[in-house]
Amino acid sequence: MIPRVLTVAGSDSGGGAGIQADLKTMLALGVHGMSVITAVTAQNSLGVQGAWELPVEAVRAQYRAVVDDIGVQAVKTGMLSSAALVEAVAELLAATEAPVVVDPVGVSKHGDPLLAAEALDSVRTRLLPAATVATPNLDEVTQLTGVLVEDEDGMRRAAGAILEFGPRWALIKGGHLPGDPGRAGGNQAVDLLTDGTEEHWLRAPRLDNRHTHGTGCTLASAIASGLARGLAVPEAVRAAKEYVTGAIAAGFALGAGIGPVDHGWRFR
Ligand SMILES: Nc1ncnc2c1ncn2[C@@H]1O[C@H](COP(=O)(O)OP(=O)(O)OP(=O)(O)O)[C@@H](O)[C@H]1O
Ligand SMILES: Cc1ncc(COP(=O)(O)O)c(N)n1
Repeated sequence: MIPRVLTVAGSDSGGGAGIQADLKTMLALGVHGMSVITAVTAQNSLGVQGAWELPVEAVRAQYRAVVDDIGVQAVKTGMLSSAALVEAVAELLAATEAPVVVDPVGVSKHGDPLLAAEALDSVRTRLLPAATVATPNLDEVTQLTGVLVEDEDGMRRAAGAILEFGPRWALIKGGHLPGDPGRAGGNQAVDLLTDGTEEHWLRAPRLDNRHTHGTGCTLASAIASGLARGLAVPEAVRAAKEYVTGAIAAGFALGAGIGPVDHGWRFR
């Protein structure tokens, strides 16, 4: 049977990030994608013009509808908007046996808030403990742990601090590390995956493409797709990194601002 993967995230009307990025990634990676929509955003290449949260009841009902009938081999979470939604989703996830990828989305690439500040504590104490893999970027690491990351040693400290909240694995995304060849990371986009025992450094060439809308959503959904296919976490993350690197390389202009990564690059 085709592996089934569920994304619990916000809708991006521009189609580059959020639910839309997740479902496109899942299609590209050969799994059946399903969605629980937490919020609707009016969004394009220039930013987020508006966001409307769904009632907790609507989120719970979508989740139950999918899990009770169809079943899931992996779940991915993205924009959760409020403390009430974080808590409700964390409670649902605590009861699933499927692997869970938590992308603790805080702000959009344009700096628009996608999570209320008062929800951070629920992310730390309720959501992260339910994660098989947590995938914070460097800004999210600082918000969640207070650790400021400037080099690869900082990424190691950040991973340790994230693991203390209880996820099985932490994937620290170094996409926002300065790309100056003189600095740690240099002209590479470096991520660190660790469970506190094993350490896997994932390196790819840092691509000079400004059309990177949706990188984080795409990476997390690709990891969930690999896990649903039965890959172990390090293999799923390695395959996902390869997929997102290709998608960034093929990212294209759309609208007047930052265009999306190309989820369909392998078909072209
Ligand atoms: N310029 C780049 N070239 C190659 N890889 C990149 C580049 N920028 C980011 N990446 C990679 O993309 C993945 C997502 O990382 P990033 O730090 O951009 O996540 P994010 O900030 O959560 O994404 P988003 O901005 O969509 O929320 C990581 O594997 C990272 O290394
Ligand atoms: C609904 C939604 N979810 C997630 C993101 C983060 O993606 P990015 O950082 O690329 O803007 C987003 N912009 N919108």
